[in-house]
Amino acid sequence: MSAAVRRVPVIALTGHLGAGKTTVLNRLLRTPGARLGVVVNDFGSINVDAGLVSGQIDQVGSIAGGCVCCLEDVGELDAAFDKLARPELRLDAIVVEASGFAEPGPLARLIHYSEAAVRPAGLVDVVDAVEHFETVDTGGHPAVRFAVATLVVLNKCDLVSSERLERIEQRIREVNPSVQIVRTSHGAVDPALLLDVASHEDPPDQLPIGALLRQVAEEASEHGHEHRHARSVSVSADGPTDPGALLDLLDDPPAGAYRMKGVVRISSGRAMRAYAVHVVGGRVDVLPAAHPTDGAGHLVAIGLDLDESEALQRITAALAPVERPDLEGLKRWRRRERLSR
Ligand SMILES: Nc1nc2c(ncn2[C@@H]2O[C@H](COP(=O)(O)OP(=O)(O)OP(=O)(O)O)[C@@H](O)[C@H]2O)c(=O)[nH]1
Repeated sequence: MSAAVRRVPVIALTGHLGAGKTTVLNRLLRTPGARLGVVVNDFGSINVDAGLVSGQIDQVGSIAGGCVCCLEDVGELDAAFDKLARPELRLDAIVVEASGFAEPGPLARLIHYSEAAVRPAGLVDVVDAVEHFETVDTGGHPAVRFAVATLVVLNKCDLVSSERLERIEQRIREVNPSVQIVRTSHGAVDPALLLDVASHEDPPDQLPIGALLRQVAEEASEHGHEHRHARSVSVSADGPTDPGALLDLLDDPPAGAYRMKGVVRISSGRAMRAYAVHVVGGRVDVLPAAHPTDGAGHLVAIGLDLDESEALQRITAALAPVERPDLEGLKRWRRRERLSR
């Protein structure tokens, strides 16, 4: 590629399932004046995250149905980059939101070796402060993923004690003593922190490519880059959903469903509203959706040990369309909406 070709900076956004990647991305997308492209990678067959991304996006690409870091070659990612790196789009940066199972190291390598007119511009890892010690750092060595991060966003600080935050930071620094860590609630990271990294033509210490790729190679030889693959079940709705039946499901998810997410439509009898629904670990959030959904909605369940047949049967039953919602269910739904704010 000739030196005259402008390479568009690519920021990789990683983090365990439900850590807050889409929340961080949506904040970033509200940055006034920034021209951003987004590549969304979702695990389930329905790209829920593309529907949950809101704000000013100049272009979007998506890779659904698998983990971006496990792509056989860079072809699919390159195709998305090619679309976004067209000079006439004049994008300031492209953000790749990885699926919750993507390994940061292999993803960084894919971006580095991309043949599209892009350049790596940082790896931002979002940490779920609530679930960290149950999911990413379960004892023994601290998670190697932090070695390749250029910025760690320690999210959900509103839900945990400062002692816990300090303990998490300490563990991260064991593998990456110099990494910048920002504490956030609801993904409220200063966009300048992310975009500054991207604005340097050749980020000096921000992304030490040599060290990073060595690290990735070591990681691959140690673990064969064989992270366990999750199972997922995606179900589309055919009409408005019964809020009571759905809450029963979200409060008692199918066996092995660590994460559930989607968009549903709820009718109050007079009006129809779209809601984003989330389950992460044991926590349930229902909030008005930023965009009305295409069709009547959908719900995805994801988990390493998901019982797919139970999930399919129970989600299908919970999404069975109703003409009029049960009033008690609607009251419970509104209460939950207030608690989720
Ligand atoms: N209380 C609280 N909730 C948060 C915070 N950040 C995100 N959430 C909620 O956590 C849930 C998951 O957030 P997302 O941004 O969708 O997480 P994600 O990492 O994109 O999820 P996946 O793409 O499925 O891995 C949603 O219900 C968010 O509203 C936070 O700082 N505090």
